[in-house]
Amino acid sequence: MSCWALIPVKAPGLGKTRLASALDPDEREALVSGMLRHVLDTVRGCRAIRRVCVLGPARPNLGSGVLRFDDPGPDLNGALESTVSAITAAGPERILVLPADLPCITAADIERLVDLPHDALGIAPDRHRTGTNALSLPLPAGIWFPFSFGQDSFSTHCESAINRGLTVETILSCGLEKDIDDPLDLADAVRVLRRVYNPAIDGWPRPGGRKRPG
Ligand SMILES: Nc1nc2c(ncn2[C@@H]2O[C@H](COP(=O)(O)OP(=O)(O)OP(=O)(O)O)[C@@H](O)[C@H]2O)c(=O)[nH]1
Ligand SMILES: O=C(O)[C@H](O)COP(=O)(O)O
Repeated sequence: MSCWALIPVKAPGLGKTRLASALDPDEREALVSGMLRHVLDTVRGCRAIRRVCVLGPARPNLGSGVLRFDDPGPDLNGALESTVSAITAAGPERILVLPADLPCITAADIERLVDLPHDALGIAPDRHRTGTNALSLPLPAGIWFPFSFGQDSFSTHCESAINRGLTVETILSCGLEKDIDDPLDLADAVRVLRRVYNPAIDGWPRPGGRKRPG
């Protein structure tokens, strides 16, 4: 089985705007790049992943062997559709779409997403069971899959898969359900990032989840 991974990430400085009440811009970018690094390291450590791709503008420290696709717009869903279509031409049998904000993702999570029947779409919901934190698409059946990241995307992605004759495998996992959207989610990121990547964020979360004064 030849499986690729595709990780969308916004340009440096533009991500995680919903955390603006808790983190300064430099702290938000440190968090975004630290979480991206964790996802990249985890995916790169999996033998099942043949190729690691990032979708988005250039950013430092992607590491060797990462194939970057420029963001064709007009939004995340459109960009994913075009990029998955381009990747399908290279012949992988499956592609994982993984947001860059999964600080608790593990190699075992990746293996569960890869190790699926050939006609199955794998999907991991977020902690609220409404959003989508990972998709595993069989190719070429999944080409031009109508990505619907945004409001209530979990049920929409499941319906789209069924409409295309795919079976749906829902993957519930502590590592996949914890994306970082709001200040209340930050505790999940701090546990990993404080230990491994960013000594600068040792003070997180600050009391009350507020920005530093001044
Ligand atoms: N390349 C690309 N990546 C995107 C785009 N929109 C979102 N992403 C990435 O998709 C993943 C999930 O998006 P969100 O959870 O909304 O993260 P975010 O957009 O940084 O957060 P907010 O600004 O708070 O909405 C993150 O890794 C984002 O960087 C886009 O238009 N293009
Ligand atoms: O289902 C979704 O679209 C994802 O969870 C993205 O939503 P978020 O931006 O709230 O993470």
